[in-house]
Amino acid sequence: MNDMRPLERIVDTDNIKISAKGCQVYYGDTHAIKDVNVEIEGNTVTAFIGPSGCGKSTFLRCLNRMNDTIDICRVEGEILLDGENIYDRSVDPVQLRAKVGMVFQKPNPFPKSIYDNIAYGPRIHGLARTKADLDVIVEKSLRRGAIWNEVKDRLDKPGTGLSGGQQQRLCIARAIATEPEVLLMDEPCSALDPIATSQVEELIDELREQYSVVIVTHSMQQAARVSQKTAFFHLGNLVEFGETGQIFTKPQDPRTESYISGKIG
Ligand SMILES: Nc1ncnc2c1ncn2[C@@H]1O[C@H](COP(=O)(O)OP(=O)(O)OP(=O)(O)O)[C@@H](O)[C@H]1O
Repeated sequence: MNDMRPLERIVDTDNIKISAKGCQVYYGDTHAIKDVNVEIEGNTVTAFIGPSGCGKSTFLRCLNRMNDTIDICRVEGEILLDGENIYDRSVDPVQLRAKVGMVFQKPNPFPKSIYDNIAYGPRIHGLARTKADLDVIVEKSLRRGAIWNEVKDRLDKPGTGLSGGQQQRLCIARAIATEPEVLLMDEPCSALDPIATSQVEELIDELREQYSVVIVTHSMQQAARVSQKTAFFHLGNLVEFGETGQIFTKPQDPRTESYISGKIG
């Protein structure tokens, strides 16, 4: 169903980072994403909300071609990053995922040292010529991930030995290390306690200065706290997209209203 307000009235058209045009996703016969059109702005946190199974994670994974890794998944339409279709044959998905990084629900540090967790991406993408260059990248990424002070004296210790909240900030720092332009976060706080959650939320707010952040969340409070734009999905449709404050206080669509007020989902 494509009954949304025209996009140009609700997005800053000079600041579009990602633009989805007629995006459809199928898992075999299941039509999981139905003709989604949306524009994601730079230096903005965009929240994807909606009831379980509505397609939030599926659509998020379209934005860096993570769905390519699922055999039965088929994506149609265009996803433009800075105007270029990321589904074009000439695009290398590995390079793309360095530009459009991802943080998952469960912190998933590599079974390596804290240092090597961060250094891995820059090494494979050839971002550091010398060990000194790599040291700089590791420190900068851990600082941006708001975890440097906690780990600077134990960079050679395993990343898996950190607390859950620290592991998630390590994973965010790892995603940042390849100098991405967009960070995708799929329920990044769902495995974290309230203190770690608020640390990650503060970090998301800081990251917005440099990146475009897209976050899938089940928590409407979290969407309201961290995002400037919100997209509400229902049964594979993008039902409503707009300023977060407007979506939560004056939703235009009765389905959004029902979800916000707890009647569905
Ligand atoms: N790997 C898969 N294989 C087959 N179907 C899938 C797969 N992943 C998702 N789906 C289906 O696609 C639809 C959308 O799922 P998706 O996980 O994107 O929803 P979601 O909104 O992120 O849900 P949740 O909030 O529960 O994580 C659902 O019907 C789901 O069953």
